Amino acid sequence: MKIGYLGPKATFTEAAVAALFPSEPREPYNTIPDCIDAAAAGEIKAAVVPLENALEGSVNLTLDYLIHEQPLPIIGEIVVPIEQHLLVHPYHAPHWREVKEVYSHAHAIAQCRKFLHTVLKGASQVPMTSTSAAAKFVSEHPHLPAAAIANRLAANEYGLVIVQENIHDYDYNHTRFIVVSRRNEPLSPNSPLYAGDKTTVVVMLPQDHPGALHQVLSAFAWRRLNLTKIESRPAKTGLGNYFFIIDIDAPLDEVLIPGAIAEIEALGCTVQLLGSYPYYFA
Ligand SMILES: O=C(O)C(=O)C[C@]1(C(=O)O)C=C[C@@H](O)C=C1
Repeated sequence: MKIGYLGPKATFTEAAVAALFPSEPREPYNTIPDCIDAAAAGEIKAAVVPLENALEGSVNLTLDYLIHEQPLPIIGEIVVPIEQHLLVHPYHAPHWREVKEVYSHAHAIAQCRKFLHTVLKGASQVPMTSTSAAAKFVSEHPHLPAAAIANRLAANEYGLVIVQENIHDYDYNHTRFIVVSRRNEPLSPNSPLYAGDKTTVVVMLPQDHPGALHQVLSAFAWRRLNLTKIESRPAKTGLGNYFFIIDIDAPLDEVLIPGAIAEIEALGCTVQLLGSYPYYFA
């Protein structure tokens, strides 16, 4: 069975799949929900989708879809370096500074704000489902004065010219991708890219409980469980109601994490385990 990814060909997500599953067949999907749905239906072995970028933060669509629509377990994570380039059809290469439209994934546009504000000031910014969808669109519309923000793979795949390299605003640009599957079997740590293990939980606080978040955090703190991320997302049940997504820098053991979860549940919180899985660096 195949590994599904946010496509079309030559997205950063495909680069993540190539690093983690070099010899497995791949299947592109147009959107993150399509890809996660295919994994939930068992059409593919696993889905790889973006979760968080170092410059722009979480990919809310992925988080929300996993929490509210398709609660599939996370079985692995890979962090991939991200280099954004400006791509145009070869016809526009000599006068690329005159492009009037820039197409890309919203996260990629956000990673290049300073470049767009200074070098392509006034050009409209058009969000697409992925960076390679933008590159494909630009290659299919040579008459448009348009550019795409995407990677080198996309330039090669769609016959575009890179006119400016590394246009992301800050050097440290990485994206975390997660692997989700309906079979809750974490990937093997037996890989040269393996860097450690993590556990992700989603906590819903009880209403009107002063200090609840403080108590949740202290359940981890006194057990010396290191947290690498805490993020709130709307519970979508009313203003002021949030989920907290918490990454613990440890594998699920038999004592510490179950103990912390039991303590948090005793406060009246709901806890959902999203997965305990190895992470890798490409
Ligand atoms: O559009 C792509 O190429 C993707 O793989 C998606 C995505 C994202 O959602 O953050 C992945 C990496 C980059 O941060 C920009 C876009």
